[in-house]
Amino acid sequence: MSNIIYIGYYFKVAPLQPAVEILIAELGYAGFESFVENEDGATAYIQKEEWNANILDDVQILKSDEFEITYEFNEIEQTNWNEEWEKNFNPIIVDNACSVRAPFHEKPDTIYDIIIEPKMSFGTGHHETTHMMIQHILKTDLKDKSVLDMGCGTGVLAILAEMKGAKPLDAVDYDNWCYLNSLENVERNNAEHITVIEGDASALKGKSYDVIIANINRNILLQDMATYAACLNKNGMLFLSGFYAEDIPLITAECEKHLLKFEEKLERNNWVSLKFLN
Ligand SMILES: C[S@@+](CC[C@H](N)C(=O)[O-])C[C@H]1O[C@@H](n2cnc3c(N)ncnc32)[C@H](O)[C@@H]1O
Repeated sequence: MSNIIYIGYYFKVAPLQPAVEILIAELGYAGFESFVENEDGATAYIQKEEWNANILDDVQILKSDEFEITYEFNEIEQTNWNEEWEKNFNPIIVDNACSVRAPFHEKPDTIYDIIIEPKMSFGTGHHETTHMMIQHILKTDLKDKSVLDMGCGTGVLAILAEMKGAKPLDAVDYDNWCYLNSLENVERNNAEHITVIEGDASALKGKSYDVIIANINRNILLQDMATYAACLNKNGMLFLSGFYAEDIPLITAECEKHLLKFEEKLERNNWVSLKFLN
């Protein structure tokens, strides 16, 4: 690793959701480049040369009365950088079949072993929604199926889909950092059939897929459902996550509007992941 020095911020957030997600989004805009969620809040990192003493001034959620957010920060010595990640990022194993881990972790005994450079919170498999999407993919026959991973984050779901035989695949994210990180992870895992695209639903014009995977959030899914439905081949499958159990009626109604039929639900800690068929 090069000689980059980082500042680490350790946030405690109560109540945790949705505050921690809003906090991470705002920190991203403020210039922080990587995040790890934990049970008390989140840790966020910024390169020292990007940092200034007023870096949190525009992070509005810190001024909110609805949440209590406290933090400490310190400079992370270059030599401790990997150690910091090792403390924060434990490998995960889903259904004894798929592991998501960092390059410095020991190789577990799983059929699908995905290596992710752990630079951000989403797409390390720790979040309930990623975990459930991995479960859906593990159960699905993807041999030679064309796949879209919409809101790909680290690219973890597209990488697993390719390991399960899918091709060709598009992995799309509107965030430049996620785009670059997905490119890196696609290469790291020797995935050969994934095209990583920086963009949103407008990048899907004229495209069609057998399977669409979209772990984003309720509002974006509702907004872009018509586009997903238009891109989904006959007998295609749509896997959705990024919302809570109470959002199921809204999401299902929007899918049914586009003639998609509900097939299966997974739920973890009030987060859900739904499967629909075309
Ligand atoms: C919840 S994360 C999911 C990451 C990964 N797919 C996973 O399952 O762990 C959602 C991702 O969607 C991206 N995203 C949000 N809105 C988007 C949009 N309108 N178009 C494309 N990507 C979007 C975010 O940048 C983020 O990386």
